[in-house]
Amino acid sequence: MSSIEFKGVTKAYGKKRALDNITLNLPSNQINCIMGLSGSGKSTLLRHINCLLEPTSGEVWVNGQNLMELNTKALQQFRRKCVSMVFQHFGLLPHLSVIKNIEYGLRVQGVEPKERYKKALYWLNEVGLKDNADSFPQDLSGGMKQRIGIARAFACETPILLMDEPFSALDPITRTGLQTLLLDLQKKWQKTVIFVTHDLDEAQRISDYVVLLDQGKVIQTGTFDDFLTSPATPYVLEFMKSKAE
Ligand SMILES: Nc1ncnc2c1ncn2[C@@H]1O[C@H](COP(=O)(O)OP(=O)(O)OP(=O)(O)O)[C@@H](O)[C@H]1O
Repeated sequence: MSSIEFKGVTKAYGKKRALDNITLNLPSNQINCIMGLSGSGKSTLLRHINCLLEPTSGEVWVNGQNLMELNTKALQQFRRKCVSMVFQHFGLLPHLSVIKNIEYGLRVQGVEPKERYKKALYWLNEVGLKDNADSFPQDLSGGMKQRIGIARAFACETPILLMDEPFSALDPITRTGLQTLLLDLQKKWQKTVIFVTHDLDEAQRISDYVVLLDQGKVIQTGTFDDFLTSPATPYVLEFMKSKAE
C-alpha cells in the first residue's frame, strides 16, 4: 500500500497559482489519471509526489510521511526506493545499451551487478523486447523506447510510478499497444500509478480513478463513469462532451 495525500497544497510562481489549495487522496494500487487542459497544473501536481517541486504552502504526505520533513538522506532513499518516473520523451541514456538503461536505476539503488543484470533481463522480457538487450536507444522505434522506459521504472520495484504523458508522442496503434502493456503489468504488480494524460479515450481505457484539474484546482474526482454520468459542474460536462464529439 502506498498512500499519497495532498493537504491544502498551493504552488505559486509569482502571482500565478499552478496549484491552488489542493486537497486530494490518491487511491493505492490503482491507475490514477490526472486530466485537464494544458496549463491546468497536471505536471506540477505530479512533480510534488517525488519532491522535484516543493509546495509554497500545504503538505504532501506519502506513506504516512510528510515529504517536507525528510532530510537529504531520507529524501534520497525515498526517491530511490519509493517512486519511479516514466517520461514523455523516454529519458533513455543514448550512450548506454538497452540492458544498461534498464539496469541504471538498479545501479543507483546499489544493486549488485549480477543481480541487476538478472532483473533487467527479466523486465526486458516482460515488455516483449528480450532480443534487444544489446541494441542502443537510437536503434529503437518510439514505442520500443517507451517499453524500455517502462521496464526501467518497473525494474526499480518502487510502489509508486509517475507517468507524465508517457504515450502522447506515439502513434495511435503503438499507443494502444503500450496501454495494453501497462494494463497487463498493472494487473500483475498493482502499483500506485499516477498517469498524466490529455486524452479522454486513454483515461477511459486505463484509469481506475480520475482527477480533473482546472486552473490549479481539483474540479472532480471519481471513476471515469462518474464523470460521464454525474459531471460535477457545467465545466466537467463541457470537458466530457469533447469525448462524445
Ligand atoms: N517554472 C515555472 N515558472 C512559472 N510558471 C510555471 C512554471 N511551471 C509551471 N508554470 C505554470 O503553471 C501552470 C501549470 O503548469 P503545468 O505544467 O503543471 O500544467 P500542465 O497541466 O501539466 O500543462 P501541459 O498539459 O501543457 O503540460 C501553467 O500556467 C504554467 O505556465
